[in-house]
Amino acid sequence: MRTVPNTSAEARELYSLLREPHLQALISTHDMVAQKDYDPVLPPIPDNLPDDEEAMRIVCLVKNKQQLGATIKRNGITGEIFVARVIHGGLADRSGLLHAGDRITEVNGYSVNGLEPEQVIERLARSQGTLMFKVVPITDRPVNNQTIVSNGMFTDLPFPDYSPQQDPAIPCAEAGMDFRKGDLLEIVDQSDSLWWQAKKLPSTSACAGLIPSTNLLRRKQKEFWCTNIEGIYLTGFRRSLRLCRRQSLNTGSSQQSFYTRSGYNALNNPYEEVVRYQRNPQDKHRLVALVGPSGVGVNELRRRLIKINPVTFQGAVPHTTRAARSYEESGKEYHFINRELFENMVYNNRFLEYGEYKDNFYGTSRDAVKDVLNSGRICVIDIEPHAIQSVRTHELKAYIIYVKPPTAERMKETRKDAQITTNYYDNRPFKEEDFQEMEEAARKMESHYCQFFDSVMVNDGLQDSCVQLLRAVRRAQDEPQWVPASWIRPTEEF
Ligand SMILES: Nc1ncnc2c1ncn2[C@@H]1O[C@H](COP(=O)(O)OP(=O)(O)OP(=O)(O)O)[C@@H](O)[C@H]1O
Repeated sequence: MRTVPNTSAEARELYSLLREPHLQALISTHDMVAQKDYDPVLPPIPDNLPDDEEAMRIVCLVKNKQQLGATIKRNGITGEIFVARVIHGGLADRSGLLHAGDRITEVNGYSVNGLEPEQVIERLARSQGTLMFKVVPITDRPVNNQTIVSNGMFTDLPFPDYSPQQDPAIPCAEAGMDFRKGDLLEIVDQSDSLWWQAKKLPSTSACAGLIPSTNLLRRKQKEFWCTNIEGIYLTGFRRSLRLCRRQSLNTGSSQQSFYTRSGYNALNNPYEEVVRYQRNPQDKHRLVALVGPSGVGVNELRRRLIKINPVTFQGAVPHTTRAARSYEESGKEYHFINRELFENMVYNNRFLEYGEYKDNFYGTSRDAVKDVLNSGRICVIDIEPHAIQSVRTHELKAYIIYVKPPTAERMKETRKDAQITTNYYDNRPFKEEDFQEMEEAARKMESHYCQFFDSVMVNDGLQDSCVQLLRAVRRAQDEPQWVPASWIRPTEEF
């Protein structure tokens, strides 16, 4: 090139590209491999090898400050050391040279025969730079020992988080991954019945971590429930239904007065498989359900949203057995029905939630929600958290918005002129203890139900909250969201 006069711009560019250090390194690596000019130099294979001689593999890995990404185990009888598992995306996995079941005979030239796994690990941890393994490869390695679940999994732990450091059962705490209830995980390996490998989404790390499998979590959950049996009780429900819940609490009534359809049990579903779903513009809208502690403002926000655009947004007309007042019209404020019909609807599972207050039943029916959705509008309801499962269905595809209280100081400022709904005839201004109660209720609600919240908003200033709510409702209808995989390929219809 240098000797050619008047070279073209392209040729000059090519010349400078070829001089880039990365390209130079690539070319030189190519030459080295072509000339087999690399370490370690293996002795020639003797001609007179017996037929049953084991094939060995020499594996060289450059550690570069990262973990090996594999765990080992010792055969209790023979004392041989094996690779127990290879962590997806870790150093060993990316090399493609070490596999679960490979027998390790030497590490960095030293035999591991008779060593305890801890001693082998210590040896590995001590060595800097290159790690050299002599392994007898597993003969019948499964062609694909990784079950790739491309969908995400929502975690629904009964305890707030999982920490491998706190779990005495995990085979290797360093290989474990901590996660919280509600985290979105990509499960990359389910080949082991007890320990899966997963990455948190959105994933920043190439390397997966060990998490307990569904089976193992169920076992842990059972233990957890057994030792934490005392009541997990949430306060905070919407006006009429909330009032009936409050009444049953105050009177200490043993008779349950608030119900939802859900037979859901977190014990059965510690992980929930989820997929990306975007509503087709021709499809019905997704139901929007607001949840929040009593007094936080879910009804106020819902009212304002519907007032902004009543053509688009609408609430579901509830059912009641109470007598209509002179100015009330059935199908407007309530569907007024008799007790027998109400009980029949309960029996036929027609209510998303219902309750009894002052000898009358109140409830929100599935059909009332469907009526709004069928009319092409967006149905916006508020529910108590126990009812979340009854709206998380293939049919309603509810988008759950959690309305969170701001700090007590901000509540004091913003709720100066507001009135809290009470059991008594009159509502009254908020008191200090109302804010504390709300904070406590919010804390409990979040710790038990956060995995179901598609969106969280803080109801601080009303105007700002309405804007936030509008945005969330739009996102629910127009943007891709994670939803339970069962909505997309439903297995059972209710
Ligand atoms: N961001 C806000 N700023 C000021 N006042 C608010 C705000 N949000 C709600 N409020 C007021 O707080 C009071 C309680 O709100 P709302 O009735 O909506 O509570 P709720 O969450 O529905 O609880 P409940 O079901 O127990 O009535 C109302 O007077 C409402 O106007």
